Amino acid sequence: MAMASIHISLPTLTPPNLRRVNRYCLQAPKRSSPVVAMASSYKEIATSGVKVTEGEGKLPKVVLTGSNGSEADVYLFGGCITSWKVPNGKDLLFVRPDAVFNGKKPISGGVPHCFPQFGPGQMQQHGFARNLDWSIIDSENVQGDPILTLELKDGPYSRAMWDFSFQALYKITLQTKSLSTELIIKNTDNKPFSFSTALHTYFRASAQGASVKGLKGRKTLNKDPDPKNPLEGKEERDAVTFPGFVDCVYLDAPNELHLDNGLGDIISIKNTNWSDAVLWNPYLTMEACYKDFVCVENAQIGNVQLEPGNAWTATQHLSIN
Ligand SMILES: O=P(O)(O)OC[C@H]1O[C@@H](O)[C@H](O)[C@@H](O)[C@@H]1O
Repeated sequence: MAMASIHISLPTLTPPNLRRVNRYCLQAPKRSSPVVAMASSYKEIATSGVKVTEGEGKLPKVVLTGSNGSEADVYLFGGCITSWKVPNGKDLLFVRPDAVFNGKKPISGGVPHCFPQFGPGQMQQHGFARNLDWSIIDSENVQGDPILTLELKDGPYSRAMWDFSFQALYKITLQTKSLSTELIIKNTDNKPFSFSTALHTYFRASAQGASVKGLKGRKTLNKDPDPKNPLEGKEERDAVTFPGFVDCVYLDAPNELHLDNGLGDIISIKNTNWSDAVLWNPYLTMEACYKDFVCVENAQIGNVQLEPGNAWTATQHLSIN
């Protein structure tokens, strides 16, 4: 059995905020390893509000619990946040009913990563980051708000399709009414590389009643009807709705969008450095669930060029009032 490598330093308590910090490295077990056998190791992670448990398909899942009743689930497989519950108990994210938790196929729902390629291209659709086990490298609790940092590095699986050394750091902060992430991509190679990326966020919604504000006047690349030849255009609507199949890239999108999920919530989607946005709803191509979600994705569609030693950082801040 492949054992996890865990380096744990004692928690540091810093009055008056009792800021508690754990620094450790927990490698997710190899996919063939029995996850149950790792459970005792998970218990050793002792940051308040951060607990590693066994999730669906026995995959390791980190549960973040805020002191005011918010909660988030994060699967190490794919570094995928699958649930974000606000204090009233509503889960604002959506996982498709056809999602599999087998450590092989990407988890279809929540906030999957698309990296180092958005969409189709030289490698598999949306790249490999959603198909790999991320590692926990840090956790903190700051005044009741749990913070988790995951890491993904190159390995044989990624090298086979993208032959570069990289480090991705993904810091997730849960607050009472918000869920924030910071993604840092660092070129740890001795040659430049380029990538595109996205956070493919699935929001629980009534697709019929949902709309997104903030995109008026932006350039569009509409993948409907032909994804291979996206139509260039300009968004004319104040509120973009989902009356049928939607698959549209918005170039140079603003730093804040507002999603009305049609279920009584207005979700603010703020970002820094995610240059573009994508709206997606599969309509009848996913008859079983298209009515229940919309994807609003912060994306970087054009390639980012990174020189050795350089890093690219982007943040997403989801919040409700
Ligand atoms: O089914 P996947 O690989 O998760 O992708 C879903 C969709 O993801 C969206 O981001 C793309 O714009 C769509 O073209 C794509 O169909």
